[in-house]
Amino acid sequence: MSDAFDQAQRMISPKPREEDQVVEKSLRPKKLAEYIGQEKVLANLKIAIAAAKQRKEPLDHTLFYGPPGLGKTTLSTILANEMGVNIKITSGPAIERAGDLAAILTNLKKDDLLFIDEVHRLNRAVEEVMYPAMEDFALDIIVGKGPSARNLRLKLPRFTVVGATTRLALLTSPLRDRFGSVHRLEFYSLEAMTDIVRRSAALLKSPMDDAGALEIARRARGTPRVVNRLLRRVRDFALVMADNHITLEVAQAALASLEIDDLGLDENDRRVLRTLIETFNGGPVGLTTLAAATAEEVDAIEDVYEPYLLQLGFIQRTPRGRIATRRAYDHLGLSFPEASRPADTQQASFNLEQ
Ligand SMILES: Nc1ncnc2c1ncn2[C@@H]1O[C@H](COP(=O)(O)OP(=O)(O)OP(=O)(O)O)[C@@H](O)[C@H]1O
Repeated sequence: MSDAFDQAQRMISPKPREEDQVVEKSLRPKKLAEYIGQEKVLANLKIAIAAAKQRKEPLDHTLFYGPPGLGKTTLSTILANEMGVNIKITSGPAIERAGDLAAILTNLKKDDLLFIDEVHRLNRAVEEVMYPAMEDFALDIIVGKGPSARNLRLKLPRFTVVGATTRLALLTSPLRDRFGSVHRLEFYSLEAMTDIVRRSAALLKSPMDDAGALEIARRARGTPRVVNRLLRRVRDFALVMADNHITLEVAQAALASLEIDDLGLDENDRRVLRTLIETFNGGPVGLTTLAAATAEEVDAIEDVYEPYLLQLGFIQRTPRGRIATRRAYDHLGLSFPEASRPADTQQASFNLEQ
């Protein structure tokens, strides 16, 4: 059996686990200068910050999207730090009623930054309150009932909404249109991941050589949250088994004991791939059918497994469903059926918005 709870237990899951929280805080970069990778996003943010400061105005409403664990929350706190403003952190599902949002908005001070994680999960009634708040810095409330009901408009201080989502496509277009600047976060390059794990090891005062850093970075799925988690495991292993020093051999042994393979796939990823190949002849198969056959939730397949498997070029999305590519067969040591669907597997495409 596998469900949302199991997902969080996976060593290489990009979703946050309880144990991550304390350490993540201490490892979180606080200024743009400390932030590694995502160069394109950073360049645009630097300009936005400089322009807002020169105009003495709050930042434009900003939206970050991309797979979990890539730094959306981190970037939002950095924006607040760079602008020298307060940040209030909440999430789409936490704001249940229009009144909850009204309470948050009326407590904001001028220039504050309101970070809304999982912004695609705001409900309709709450979204309706967001529109005038974001556009006109106004809160429309209805007082009274029936024929005597009146619309009252309260002025709000100017503030910035920073939204984060793993699913851009689920955002309604009126809400999406109200974000002046929209940034897509990509999986990190191996080089950036190596720098991140080096930085984290230095902060945790864990001696580590270059080969050890590279090995951990290679298996962390281009995701800072995962690299920091793997580092903590390897660090424990080094302390108990190897004089506290993280070398290539120590990293390899620790990661092998966690059953994380060379590319950062664990047994669950391999099971999803094997099901696609063995039960469905490599596809195409619909997402819901694949989820049912693997006893996973559709959300878990879409948010957790698929982005990285697409990135590796192991699966491909086609209008008829998901298919396994030759690379996936090779990685699992299975022989690729040459004749059946040669055209489908030439190149994998990766598009979060589909
Ligand atoms: N560029 C970076 N350099 C160094 N560490 C980073 C970087 N980006 C993220 N991290 C680390 O990864 C952890 C996870 O990042 P963060 O919480 O910002 O991800 P997220 O995209 O908001 O995830 P979620 O959407 O699941 O909340 C952070 O605590 C931080 O330590």
